[in-house]
Amino acid sequence: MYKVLKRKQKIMLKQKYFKRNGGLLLQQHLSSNEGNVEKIKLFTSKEMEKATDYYNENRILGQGGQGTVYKGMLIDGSIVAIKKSKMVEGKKFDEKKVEQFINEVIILSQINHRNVVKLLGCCLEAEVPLLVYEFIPNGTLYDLIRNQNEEIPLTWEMRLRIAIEIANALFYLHSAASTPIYHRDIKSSNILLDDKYRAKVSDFGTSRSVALEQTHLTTRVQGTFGYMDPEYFRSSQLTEKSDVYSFGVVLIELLTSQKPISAEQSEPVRSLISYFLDSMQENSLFNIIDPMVVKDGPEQEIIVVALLAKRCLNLNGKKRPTMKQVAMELELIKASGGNVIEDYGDEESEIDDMIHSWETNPSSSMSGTITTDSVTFPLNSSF
Ligand SMILES: Nc1ncnc2c1ncn2[C@@H]1O[C@H](COP(=O)(O)OP(=O)(O)OP(=O)(O)O)[C@@H](O)[C@H]1O
Repeated sequence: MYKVLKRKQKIMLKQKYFKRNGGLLLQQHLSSNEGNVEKIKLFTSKEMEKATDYYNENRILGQGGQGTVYKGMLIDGSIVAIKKSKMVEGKKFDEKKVEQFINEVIILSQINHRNVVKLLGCCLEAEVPLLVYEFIPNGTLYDLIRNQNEEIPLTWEMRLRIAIEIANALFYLHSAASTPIYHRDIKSSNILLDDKYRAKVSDFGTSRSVALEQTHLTTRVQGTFGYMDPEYFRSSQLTEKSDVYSFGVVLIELLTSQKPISAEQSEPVRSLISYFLDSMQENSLFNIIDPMVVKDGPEQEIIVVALLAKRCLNLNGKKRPTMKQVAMELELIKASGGNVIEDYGDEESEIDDMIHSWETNPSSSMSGTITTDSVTFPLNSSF
């Protein structure tokens, strides 16, 4: 009797968790064809415990705002990454996080792209919901940029290829999926790298699927400081161009190997974006480019990529290129070795100026400070 009662209690608890974790909401969405039901496997809590060795601390791959990610092995031997959502703050269960979680499942179940991380399934009967992804072994782009070593140098060729892969994934999200998907949190720490250092866009908790007729959507502003489109921040109007802006920031990171925002205590907050744009304005772009990139990459390619980044960062979203344009231009730059100046119209003279200033004084280093609208940057400082 006792055993039967215990088993019944266990089943009831799992049902309670399933409901609380948004199981019914997910079923509703998936059955109304917003996702691809067949692709999403529902794992049991036992399978998850076994896979992660009961959420062993040694298995932790990383921690973020949404929860903890564990490395796991499924019964069939496949290696996976399991994200355990952080749902309970104190004693309160966070409904918003459930929404984000279900959102990620629905969005990722519609996507099949080689540069987007694959969601294999989820588990809703555990105390907190869990997401199961393919395991991506080489960490994040953020870490790769910062922890470069001789073993895996981040060459210009790799940087350009990674930029193209991210651009292609975003172009796909914006256009090829049945309804456009805006990621809303593009940043180097959300770009994972696989065994061949191919980019995989991840973290779709805050992304939005937007019906075609809804070209402008008013939303609660989401994103990361330093990458967020200032126009979206002001207006709350979400468009595809917000992802273009954040992508522009990642391009600058790839060019300079610097963090977008560095706010160390006792120092003023520094914005890499303003510094970068000022450097371009003053024809001193090569002072801010990572010396390794300067050494390794053809200068014309670097310059046209920098010009593209500048266009992505235009304060007026309408003037930014689409991700389709960005992806195509980057492919073209790679294929032509930067000899695409004739396609750049007005910017041709700007490129000429930059090449001229670089050629006449390649090792010029600025001194003093430059002032932008709001921030003063000591030059020659490493961000
Ligand atoms: N599929 C995966 N394969 C391997 N490692 C992963 C995978 N997904 C995430 N990670 C690791 O887990 C860390 C945390 O990832 P996650 O995307 O959950 O952060 P997050 O909680 O979304 O952070 P935030 O929302 O604050 O940006 C990543 O930095 C990465 O190191």
